[in-house]
Amino acid sequence: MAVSSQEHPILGSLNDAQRRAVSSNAATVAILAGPGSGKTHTLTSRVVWLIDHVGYRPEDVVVATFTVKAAREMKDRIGRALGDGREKKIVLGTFHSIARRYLAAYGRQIGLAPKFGIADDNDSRNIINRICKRLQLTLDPPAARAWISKKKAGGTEGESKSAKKLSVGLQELQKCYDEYQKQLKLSNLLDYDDLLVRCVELLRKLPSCVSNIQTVLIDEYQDTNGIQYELMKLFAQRYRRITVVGDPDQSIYGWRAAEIQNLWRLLREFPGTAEVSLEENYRSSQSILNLSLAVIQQDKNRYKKVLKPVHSKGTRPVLRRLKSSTTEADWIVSEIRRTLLLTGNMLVHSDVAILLRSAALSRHIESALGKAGIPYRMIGGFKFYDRAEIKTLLDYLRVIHQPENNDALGRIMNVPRRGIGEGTIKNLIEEAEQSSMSLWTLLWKHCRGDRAAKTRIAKHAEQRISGNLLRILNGLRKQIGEAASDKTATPFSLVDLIQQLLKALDFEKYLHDTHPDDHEQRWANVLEFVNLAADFSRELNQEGDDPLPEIEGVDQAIEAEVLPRFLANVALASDAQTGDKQEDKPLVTISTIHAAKGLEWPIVFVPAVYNGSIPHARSEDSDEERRLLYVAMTRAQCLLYLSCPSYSSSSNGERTELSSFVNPINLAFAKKGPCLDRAVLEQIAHIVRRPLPSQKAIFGSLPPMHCTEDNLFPIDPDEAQKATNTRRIGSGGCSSTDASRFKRPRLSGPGASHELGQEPEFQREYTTTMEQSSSFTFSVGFVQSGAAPARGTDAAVSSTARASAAGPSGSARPTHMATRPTGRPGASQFSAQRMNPANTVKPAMTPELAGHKLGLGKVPTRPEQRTQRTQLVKPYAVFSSSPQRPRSPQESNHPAGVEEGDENEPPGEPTQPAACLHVTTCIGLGGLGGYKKPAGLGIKRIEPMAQLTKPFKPLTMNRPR
Ligand SMILES: Nc1ncnc2c1ncn2[C@@H]1O[C@H](COP(=O)(O)OP(=O)(O)OP(=O)(O)O)[C@@H](O)[C@H]1O
Repeated sequence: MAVSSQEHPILGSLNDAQRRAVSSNAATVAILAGPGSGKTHTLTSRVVWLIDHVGYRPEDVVVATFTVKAAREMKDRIGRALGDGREKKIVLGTFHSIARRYLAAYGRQIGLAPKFGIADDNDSRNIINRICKRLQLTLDPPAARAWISKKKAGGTEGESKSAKKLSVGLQELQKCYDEYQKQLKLSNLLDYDDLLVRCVELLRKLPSCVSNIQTVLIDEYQDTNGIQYELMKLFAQRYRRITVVGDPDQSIYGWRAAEIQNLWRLLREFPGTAEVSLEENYRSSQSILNLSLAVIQQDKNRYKKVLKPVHSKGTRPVLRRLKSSTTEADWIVSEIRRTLLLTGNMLVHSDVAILLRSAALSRHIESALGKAGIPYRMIGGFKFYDRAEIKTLLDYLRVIHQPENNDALGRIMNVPRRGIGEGTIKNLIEEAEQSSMSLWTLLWKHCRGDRAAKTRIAKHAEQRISGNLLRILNGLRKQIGEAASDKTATPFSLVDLIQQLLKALDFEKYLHDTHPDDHEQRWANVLEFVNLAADFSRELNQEGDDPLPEIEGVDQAIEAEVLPRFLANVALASDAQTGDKQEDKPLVTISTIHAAKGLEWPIVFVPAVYNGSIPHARSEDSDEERRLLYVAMTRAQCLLYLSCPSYSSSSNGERTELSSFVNPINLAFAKKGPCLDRAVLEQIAHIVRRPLPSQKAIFGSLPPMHCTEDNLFPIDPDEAQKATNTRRIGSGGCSSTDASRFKRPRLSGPGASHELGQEPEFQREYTTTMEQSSSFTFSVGFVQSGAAPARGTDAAVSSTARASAAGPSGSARPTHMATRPTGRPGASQFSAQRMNPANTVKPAMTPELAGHKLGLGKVPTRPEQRTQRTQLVKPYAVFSSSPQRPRSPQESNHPAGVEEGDENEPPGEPTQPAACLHVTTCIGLGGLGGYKKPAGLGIKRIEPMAQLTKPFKPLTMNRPR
């Protein structure tokens, strides 16, 4: 029976099923439901209910999330609901961070040396590479590493099974595993998997340390692996109270040994489990949900669930075809700017996410966003802590904390340069590992003149090691030690430590000398790192996790030092964006799909939906790849865009094939971005629960001439390309009609050669106006033929960017040209090229032709005025001062502007007022319903770009009076 919201305010925001789950008295509760159904919301509410209503002490509640970001968000939400700071006492975090806390507190009980460090991916990789070499194993090091990780992550119950499966090479793998563990131990390191494995060992050996735990709650349960399942059970070993939320359709961590079977295992091992399903999707519009379901339902073996949208239909998701990855990135930028402008800042940059199958795909997108001046942040890709200068500082700190860390010490031995070659460093590490001593000890031996050491180090290098490296490290270690033991001395803070280190290394000068081009940026990163350390220390003092509760009779080590906690925080912050302290600025998010799990955004782009990218070429599990796409699509609330470049961004620029998950349903997508008319905006406002700005506010803030439609790029890039080639053949005096035999004239200057997948760039002696029709005035918007003042528009940004890439003066080109549909791919490049004096390009229009008038066909009349002026409260046709007919309910069963049904169905009439207030009536291209089509275009709707490729009569216009 559902409990009423009067019993606790937290129940007020829940539906019946959610309420049942939150207030369930069952010891074990499993909430299995689809995306956006409020699983996390329900879990958070249950935590509040259990603490505030049932009366569990917060320190007796364990909540495990899958990412650091999710943990933070959950803590915030619980904190807001509890309202009195009790959330700080909850043992809440990722499995890894919770395990680390227990190991830091009780690890001694299982023989763990105090001050253990965490081996990050880099450390593990290096150690395994060396082992394979040293022991002359025939193993592929990455494969060996994956095997070792899987073996640990599978949990103790999976061990015998995996051993049986792998007979070939098993001995070598086992040897590698043993040696790897030995080296980690020597360096006093635990890798990520060890944190979990050792914590399981601890909780088995010392159950009393979790004897206080009343209940355990797990988010994203479908992605738990064997060892995490064991941990969950061990944390809950006393009272066996567990709540899990998950969705098998979102299981995307199979490669990390996540086991979907954990769901059935839980139901089997905890027979009284109450199962609750949540069936309403609160996140996405109906169209987004329907298409996402159409993707996941291709998997016939999935666990079927009901998922009903609560929101209205919304606009159809878009599947956009672009010529190349560069164009794809430019289109994304232009679409972001278009949508944000046309929603009148109801949506901001932080409402946009670009979700990538792999971080490597971000290159073009980052570059396009950067050039357009759109601020962004990366999640799950190249992170602040991965920057070279920051890694170096972190390695110094790691060695100061823990000198046995061979890899960290190896990496800083010659940074800044001390005249030690890479080979020597390798040999030293090798020698240390072989003789089971740390590199630190070996270096001291060297410097003390112990000639038993095998590896020779040049005298001058040896002097620098002892006089500089070891002296600095030792000096700082001593200072920390003294400050810790002498309570009366001035405390030696983390920031003091870093600042002294920077001074001792003369780090600014080092950056200046070694990175003359970007040393300022790097130094800024360093300063940011110092700020970060200051923030961390401050937060730790003010609101850091409280220590684990004291358990009678069990000794707990209290972690007083800031440095190891800071280092652990960095090592475990794999998915949280730290460092770029722009959290409060609205930033576009670029994220891997994996790291986007559990999150949502009003606007989501999923680029590169082609075979090889998604499904990924190296993935062995196509179902998991499909689930990944499903996860990506279901992050979107209002607008979803998938895109596919014709050529991949790889170095060989292969021709792509639309993703096999999307291909069967590709007709259900719109081919270009939606028309953002009032009705669409109302739906968006409703979904995101924000006030909708007035028409006046929206269009008052639009830059003049701003393009209100997604028509700056061809709908069919291949068609556009063919047409371009044909036109070139026709006008270039080539006798053959075989396009394949057409040779593109080489561009002069750098970048002259044309790569596959790049926008075509070509020049010729001169072009006629119609050949450069895209820069002529027939399309959307009125443009003078002379240079217009530069205006910040979408395409202008991208083309300006290209222009500036072409030469320093490129950015000086008038941007107006790019505000119109380009007419064919690469038009913006033409413009950029033309305006760049560095290029010896002839003008697009010869002076003789400048005065040429287009032959006039039948002059199209103004669109018929179909409604009385008095009725015109707001709608105007796009870029036209002519009024247009508002849609009557009889005419349309769905909101105006919402594209649906047949692809050939003309979209609804746009209802924005004119963005530019001149009197000209321009002829809109295809898609602007209500206009008379120019002669020659036929009755059937032709996409704007396709129009340009068909033979047609010149378009005409009413000139301004
Ligand atoms: N009962 C409700 N009424 C209104 N909105 C709700 C309700 N429950 C959840 N929501 C909203 O739905 C959205 C999705 O919720 P949540 O993130 O908890 O879903 P989820 O099931 O965890 O999604 P996913 O599995 O994709 O991570 C959030 O914006 C949340 O505020």
